[in-house]
Amino acid sequence: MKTIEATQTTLYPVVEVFHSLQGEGVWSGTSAWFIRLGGCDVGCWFCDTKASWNSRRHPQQTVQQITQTAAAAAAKIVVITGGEPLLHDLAPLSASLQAHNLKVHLETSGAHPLSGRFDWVTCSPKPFKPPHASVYPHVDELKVVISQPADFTWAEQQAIAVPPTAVKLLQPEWGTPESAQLVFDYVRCHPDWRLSLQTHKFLGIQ
Ligand SMILES: C[S@@+](CC[C@H](N)C(=O)[O-])C[C@H]1O[C@@H](n2cnc3c(N)ncnc32)[C@H](O)[C@@H]1O
Ligand SMILES: Nc1nc2[nH]cc(C(=O)O)c2c(=O)[nH]1
Ligand code: SF4
Ligand SMILES: [Mg+2]
Repeated sequence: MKTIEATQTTLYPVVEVFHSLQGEGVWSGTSAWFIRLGGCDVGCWFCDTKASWNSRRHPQQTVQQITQTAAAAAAKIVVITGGEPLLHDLAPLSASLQAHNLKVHLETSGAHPLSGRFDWVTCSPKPFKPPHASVYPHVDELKVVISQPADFTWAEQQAIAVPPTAVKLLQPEWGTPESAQLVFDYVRCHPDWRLSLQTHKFLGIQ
């Protein structure tokens, strides 16, 4: 195993870093430092961060650089997202952030094997490229995007695969007006599920 010092020069394509509030899910409303890594091969038609898909379009930063700016932000949590962050080996980055006493959360579709250690794993599985088996046991929060009734079948299938302690969330697809009503009706009748809204979009913040 590499030491923390040896991993400080590992490079990742960084789309953007920013300090906001976690807008979605269980930690919604929490001060969060976001690290958005480039690259995704899942291809969701509704993806709200398509500019992140091509990793070559984004400059590389070392673990040391990424960690220093994250530590300086003094947010409650650090969220590694993308793109699909599990396209990269996240072990060096997560270890470095945690060595600085930062709480590290992951936003992933789960489409690639889990790497790294996290304080919280949010998995938003996609039928277009389903999760790798290694991801399911680590899921703290299952967050399924809903745009049509058939998506509830996918959500229930995914719920069987995650630990029973995982929080189960349904998130309306932002660009489909009827999706919020679909989720509202479903959660009322299926109380094991909860509604997750993209609150940052309502507020017009990042
Ligand atoms: C941009 S993705 C990046 C992380 C990872 N690739 C994933 O899909 O989980 C971050 C979150 O936004 C969600 N998301 C993306 N586009 C959305 C949309 N149009 N409506 C609702 N949620 C969306 C994803 O499902 C995921 O939970
Ligand atoms: N405020 C805010 N909260 C978020 N939660 C997950 C996000 C993501 O793009 O992964 C996101 C994002 O882009 N902005
Ligand atoms: S997996 Fe995530 S980043 Fe990739 S296309 Fe789907 S929503 Fe976008
Ligand atoms: Mg987002």
